[in-house]
Amino acid sequence: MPESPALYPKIESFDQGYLKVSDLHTVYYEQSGNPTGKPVIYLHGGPGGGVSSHDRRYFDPSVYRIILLDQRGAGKSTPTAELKDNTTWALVEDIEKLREHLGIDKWVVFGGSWGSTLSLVYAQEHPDRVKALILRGIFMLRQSELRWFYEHGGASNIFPDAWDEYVKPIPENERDNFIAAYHKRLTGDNEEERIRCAKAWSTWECSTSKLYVDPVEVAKASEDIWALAFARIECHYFFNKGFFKTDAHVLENVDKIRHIPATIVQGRYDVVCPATSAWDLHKVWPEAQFEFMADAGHSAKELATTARLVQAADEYKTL
Ligand SMILES: CNCC(=O)c1nnc(C(C)(C)C)o1
Repeated sequence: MPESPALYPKIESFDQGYLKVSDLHTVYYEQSGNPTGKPVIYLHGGPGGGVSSHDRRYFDPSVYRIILLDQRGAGKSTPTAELKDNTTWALVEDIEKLREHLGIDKWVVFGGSWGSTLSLVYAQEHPDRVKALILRGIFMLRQSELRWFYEHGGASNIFPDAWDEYVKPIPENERDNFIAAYHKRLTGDNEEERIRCAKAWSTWECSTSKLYVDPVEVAKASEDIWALAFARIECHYFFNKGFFKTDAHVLENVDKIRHIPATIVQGRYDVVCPATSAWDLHKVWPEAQFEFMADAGHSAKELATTARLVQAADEYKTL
């Protein structure tokens, strides 16, 4: 797959660390770019997706102090794939603990997909700590969004071939609620079944995140450790409705952040987190910059999406 020319060059981190955030959880973080630069935190998707060195490249390393965080149970954070005490609200607290640990007052917050959910919720809880928001592939964890992608009748109509693989681990009599059926198996005692279901769940998402299926992305879904963390943590959050009290929690709290500079970038043909969520967010937040990328699906690695995200980060250098 061609790499976007908009990305900044590959760089190494200058600092890596582990922060104990509870009796059970320790989260991994790293810093790259300019140690005295303008802080930006990158919030990965999933939840459970983890960060990679690629995620450093949206930001000008001469200007930004780039912070990547593996959320609870994801990536290098430990315990791997742990679901106990793993909630949206715990992650928001972890981000604040990391900010204080690093001696940061305010930062730019960048997130796509679940990362957009977490970015929005963090900003709504701590608006005074957010200099700007850069959001991609809007996901607000509403039941309509979950039904679209994880139950029959939505994305299954666009990728019927990949869907037939996704349903295979689940018996016919449980196919009226895939999230519940997968949750039972992903949290069950049968290790072989856990891994088989984790790979099927993860392959479904990785096979549908770009306009042109990216074999590198799909191959990730066959890695036991990554697939277990991604599938277990995602399904745990979805089964628990994001730990929100109301279905439209994120939309209901947009007024808390309408003053914050923001850019929303949405792939027109995003099958994972369809455009309707980004449009709903735009309609209640007209102050935020908003752009549909005409030739893009869900992934931040779509060429047009990458370019627009880098442009947004460049724009916020002056803040
Ligand atoms: C609703 N979950 C989609 C999500 O947040 C996500 N993050 N990364 C991915 C891929 C690994 C499939 C690109 O999806």
